[in-house]
Amino acid sequence: MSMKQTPMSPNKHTSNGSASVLPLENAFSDSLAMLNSEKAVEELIQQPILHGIDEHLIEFAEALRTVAKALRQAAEGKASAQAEASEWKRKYELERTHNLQLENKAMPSEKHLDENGRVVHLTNKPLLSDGAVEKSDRCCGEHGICSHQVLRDGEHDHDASVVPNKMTRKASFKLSWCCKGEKSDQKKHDIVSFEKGNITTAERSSKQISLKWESPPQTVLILTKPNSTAVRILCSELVRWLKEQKSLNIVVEPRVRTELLTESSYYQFVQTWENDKEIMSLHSKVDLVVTLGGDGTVLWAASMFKGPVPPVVPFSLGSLGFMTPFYSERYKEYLDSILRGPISITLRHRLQCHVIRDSAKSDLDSEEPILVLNEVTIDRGISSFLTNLECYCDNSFVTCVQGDGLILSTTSGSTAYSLAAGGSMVHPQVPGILFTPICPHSLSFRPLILPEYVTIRVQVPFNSRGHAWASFDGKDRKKLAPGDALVCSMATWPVPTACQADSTSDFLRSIHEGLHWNLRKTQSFDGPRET
Ligand SMILES: NC(=O)c1ccc[n+]([C@@H]2O[C@H](COP(=O)([O-])OP(=O)(O)OC[C@H]3O[C@@H](n4cnc5c(N)ncnc54)[C@H](O)[C@@H]3O)[C@@H](O)[C@H]2O)c1
Ligand SMILES: Nc1ncnc2c1ncn2[C@@H]1O[C@H](COP(=O)(O)OP(=O)(O)OP(=O)(O)O)[C@@H](O)[C@H]1O
Repeated sequence: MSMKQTPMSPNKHTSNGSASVLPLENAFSDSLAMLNSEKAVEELIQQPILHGIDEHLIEFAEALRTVAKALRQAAEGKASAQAEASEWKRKYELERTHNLQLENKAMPSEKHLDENGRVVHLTNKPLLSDGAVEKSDRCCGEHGICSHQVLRDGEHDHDASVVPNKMTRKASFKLSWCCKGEKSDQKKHDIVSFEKGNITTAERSSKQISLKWESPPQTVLILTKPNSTAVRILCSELVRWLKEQKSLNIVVEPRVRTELLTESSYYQFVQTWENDKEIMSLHSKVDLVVTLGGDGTVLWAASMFKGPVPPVVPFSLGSLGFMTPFYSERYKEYLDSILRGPISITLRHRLQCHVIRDSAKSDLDSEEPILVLNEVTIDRGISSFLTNLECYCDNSFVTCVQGDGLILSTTSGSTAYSLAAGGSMVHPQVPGILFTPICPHSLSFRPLILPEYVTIRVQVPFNSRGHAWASFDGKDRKKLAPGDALVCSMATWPVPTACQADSTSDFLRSIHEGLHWNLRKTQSFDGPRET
């Protein structure tokens, strides 16, 4: 069919109701015949009805007219589809001829350096009349990596044995890494590599972290669980040993200094602080923190550092010790090795929490941020009403929690309250935020684990029947009134805790010994067997 042919219009009836048919070519002769028969039927119907003609004849003529009309519409549809197909075919032929002409004119490839200084071979392409490079070939290196750019990197255009570019090239695509609206080249290299257009996982980014002293540690801060005789005895022994054997400066809490001095005036050398300002500058003076207690003492130590945290060596003097892998009775042996280094470290991520009151003008107008090592809990407190919490993740609605509350936990905290509420246990080195409901009044509310880069907002809606309460590592309860919100994201400053063996062995040992995880008597061999 010729491309110049005008496609048939769908409805060409004249004012008297008869169809005016456009001339058609051979392909439509069938359709023409149908239209003619429709015309004949129309004419028949237009003739004055003779008195006495059987009404059945009129009905029959009506039916014929309906059939003819349907046939005509089908023929028109077919004609229009064929016209469209021919138009596409014509465009394709034109494009193909154009491409062949361009390929014949193509010049040898040209090299240039990409943004990373690598040699990139760009096949020369014709310029558009205004001198701009054809859009499809423009490199988008500014925004990420383009697959076609990488594919050509290292291609040997001069090698005649290589199958022509057009056949070997894979579909072009671009990868870009964005972090809160910015691209992050760091992540691009850490997570995946991107070679020859294939995406592969790069070397594991979170290997065991090792700390090596560049100069010997000089100052140790010792934090102890209060009201424990065992801890007090160990503390005075440890202070003496660190001073006499290791010549270290010792810093303790004011309470502990008083206890030591009550014991003996020998401990005059022990330093302490007098106000919060001095606590704020501790991180710049302390090389190592030693904790004597349980997990709660590690949480306490973390809470003293609102910014960077020195390495923490947690000795176990509690009933459970998920974060305290060092046996207190072997403190000399462990500290000897730690002060020499290198130390295996678990970098424990913390969450940064902001309470934003309803009266705040913006999210920047928040109360002092609170850092948590385990979790922030938003619950119903003493209220007997269900909590009603609207949760958003990076401004996307997550869900509405109706139940006793919600736990936003770090992976270190995954073995604490979140575990008791049905959350999964997660290796502390996994970067993520656990979203665990507390007694949800819904059968389908399963806990979630969200990536570490999200910001979570928990809003107490205006129509909430009661207040909600936020608590931070089980402490500092804050009341959240309707309209108030809690915003939570991963903090910049993690807590580096020393490992006894390595991060994974310590974690597995803690869940085996602390929780007796999956402890079950092994089935005896003595019984029924598969034959
Ligand atoms: N139902 C529960 O399991 C429940 C309820 C409230 C608080 N808690 C947890 O208690 C923590 C505060 O601890 P605390 O010692 O100051 O209070 P605490 O003295 O009441 O001790 C709570 C228990 O939680 C354990 N714990 C703390 N952190 C842990 C962790 N990361 N992994 C495994 N167990 C951990 C402690 O060893 C302790 O046995 C909170 O952060 C919260 O996770 C748990
Ligand atoms: N230096 C400190 N000053 C004030 N409170 C502290 C200090 N160290 C620990 N605590 C608090 O004491 C409580 C108990 O501490 P921790 O968990 O270390 O001991 P524990 O309860 O005996 O251990 P476990 O739970 O393993 O039996 C926690 O609530 C913790 O916050």
